[in-house]
Amino acid sequence: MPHTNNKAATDRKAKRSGKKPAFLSRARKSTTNPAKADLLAGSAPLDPSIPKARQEQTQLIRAFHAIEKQLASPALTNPEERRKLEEERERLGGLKKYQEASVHGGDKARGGESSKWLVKQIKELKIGLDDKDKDKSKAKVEPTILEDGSKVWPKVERRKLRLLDVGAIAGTAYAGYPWISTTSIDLNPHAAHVLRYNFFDFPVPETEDDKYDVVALSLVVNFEGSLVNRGHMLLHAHSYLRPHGHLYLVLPLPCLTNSRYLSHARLTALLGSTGWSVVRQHDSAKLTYWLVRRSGARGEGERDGREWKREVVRAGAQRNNFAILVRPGSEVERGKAGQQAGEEGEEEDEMEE
Ligand SMILES: C[S@@+](CC[C@H](N)C(=O)[O-])C[C@H]1O[C@@H](n2cnc3c(N)ncnc32)[C@H](O)[C@@H]1O
Repeated sequence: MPHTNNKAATDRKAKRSGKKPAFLSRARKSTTNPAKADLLAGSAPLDPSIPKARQEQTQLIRAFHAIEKQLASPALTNPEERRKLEEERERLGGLKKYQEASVHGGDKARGGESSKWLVKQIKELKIGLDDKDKDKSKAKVEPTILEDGSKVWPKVERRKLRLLDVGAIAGTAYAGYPWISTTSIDLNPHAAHVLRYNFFDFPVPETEDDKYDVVALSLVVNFEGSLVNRGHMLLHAHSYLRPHGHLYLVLPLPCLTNSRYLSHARLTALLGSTGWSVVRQHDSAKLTYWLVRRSGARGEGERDGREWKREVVRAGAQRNNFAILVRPGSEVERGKAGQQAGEEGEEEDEMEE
């Protein structure tokens, strides 16, 4: 597939081709390299040390991400190219197959769903408990001992923590925690209780009481093909949260450890600029987990209105191009070609989840 079919973009690139840093040229070549072509054709060589089924799922996830990003690229203006990509996505099994591969990843390779880490932090930090509830949780609760010696513990009434799980697929991540009231949404739900919504269109609760304590974006930001929409997701999450509410962000680790444009330090700064302070952060072998809290004295998520473009944080031929762009005041990019403003061109190398 040609890297761009947008003539104006091609002309601009040709003009500046003499100035382009070498790593960008190499990155561009890599988007049409045989490895990626093989991947999309489902024939990349498999590593004998990893179970075949798992590798095939990884390949599917990568191929799906590659297609999503090409579909979101402003360079894609040719309807025929778009149709071919959509056909390819269907040939791979569409969003449903991609989700199945993602769910498997959650169960096995990642050692459990990413909800576990969040639940641990919520308990430790007592998130969602108001001061009254915190006092109750500190108070010593004694059981009544019945005649037969058995104990009956008094019921301590607390309000449930309210969590909005975006990209919930089957809505199972928080099902085992009765003290969490979860609203689950997904573009393509796999269960009746998961609401079919694009995060950007999900109605904002009208009252503070109906707002959430936590919004979870676990492996959703990297799914979003538009780099600007990734930034919008971080900004948009504020609308659903109470003052001092939390955002839970999970990304594949290489998005930060091997990206040309993003690192732990830069994500911390970008989050700060979009109204979040980092509360807890953890990296596993494959994923990076961030629990961040709305900043500002009143917990309103104080933003500085700064624009975040792609800036190189580490160079090298083997880097991926994962980036999050923030363009305050811009609209959420919808649907088709021509949507992704900014430096057109570079596609992203795909990262395993
Ligand atoms: C890789 S799966 C992540 C599943 C799960 N959250 C996890 O951590 O394993 C990404 C999911 O996000 C959903 N998704 C992506 N963008 C979305 C959006 N804008 N609104 C709602 N769901 C979205 C996709 O449909 C997909 O099911």
